[in-house]
Amino acid sequence: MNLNDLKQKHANAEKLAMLTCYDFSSAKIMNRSAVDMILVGDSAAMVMHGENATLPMDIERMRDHVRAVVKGAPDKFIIADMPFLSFRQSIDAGMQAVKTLMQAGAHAVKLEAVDGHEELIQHIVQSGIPVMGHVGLTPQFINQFGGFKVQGKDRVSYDKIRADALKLQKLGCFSVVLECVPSELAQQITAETDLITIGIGAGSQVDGQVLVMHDMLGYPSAFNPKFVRHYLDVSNLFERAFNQYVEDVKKGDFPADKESY
Ligand SMILES: Nc1nc(=O)c2c([nH]1)NC[C@@H]1CN(c3ccc(C(=O)N[C@@H](CCC(=O)O)C(=O)O)cc3)CN21
Ligand SMILES: CC(C)C(=O)C(=O)O
Ligand SMILES: [Mg+2]
Repeated sequence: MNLNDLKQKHANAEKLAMLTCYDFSSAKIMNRSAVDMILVGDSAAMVMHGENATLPMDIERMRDHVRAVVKGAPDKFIIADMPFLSFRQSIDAGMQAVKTLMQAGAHAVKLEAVDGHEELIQHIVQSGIPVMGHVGLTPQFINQFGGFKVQGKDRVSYDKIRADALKLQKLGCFSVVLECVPSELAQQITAETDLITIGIGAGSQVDGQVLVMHDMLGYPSAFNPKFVRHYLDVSNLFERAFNQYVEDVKKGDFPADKESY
């Protein structure tokens, strides 16, 4: 799967399904699935490392997650999140961060918001690298938003998000994530741009969807956003397996002769 395949599907009005992935073993399973693209998200800070926000993620940890996913999912289009402030210091520093992620094997980068990094976005695009934007609930702005709150509910914020999406198109982005915004706004952006719009908590009138893999598999989470659908209950499956193993060990049932040397 490459960018042309994705654009072809978009042109054919086929919906695109993206999931996050952060590790080698999950990536191997995802590689066998029909998932259209994989996001190595900075949500790894929360999901993999137990932080309560995405701000602690840094470029070295992102690089390691990207490498693991690239090795596990060689057939997928892989997008890497630019971590907090890695694209906010200078064009030079931003391009270093992009280089790190691309040389780790990513096929595209994603960065939050637009204001103040228009030039960097252009520079990345002109360097031959597909860029995915991200507007609405941009988690790196948690301190300004005062929490993980739906954005674009009032007129000013609605118009700002819409204008930002149009700007991302002008800057050469191929796609945009619309996170936690009213469905009407997501539908409007999808209609008035050529961007591949990927929604999360943005309704169904978009070009594709993204979910955090751990959320849809039913891993325990500190929060339970309304937009998550659970396709599996791994919490219970894991817990039952863990306890079965403990029971077998305590009874002396594990290991058996065929599991011994
Ligand atoms: N595991 C996980 N899943 C995610 O989807 C995710 C992360 N982590 N980390 C980064 C961001 C944070 N995200 C979040 C987190 C919480 C809500 C949430 O609790 N939303 C409220 C809406 C509040 C309102 O009405 O304004 C909800 O009840 O759905 C939404 C998005 C999405 N991203
Ligand atoms: C939720 C998606 C869009 C994301 O940015 C992430 O997982 O980091
Ligand atoms: Mg992210």
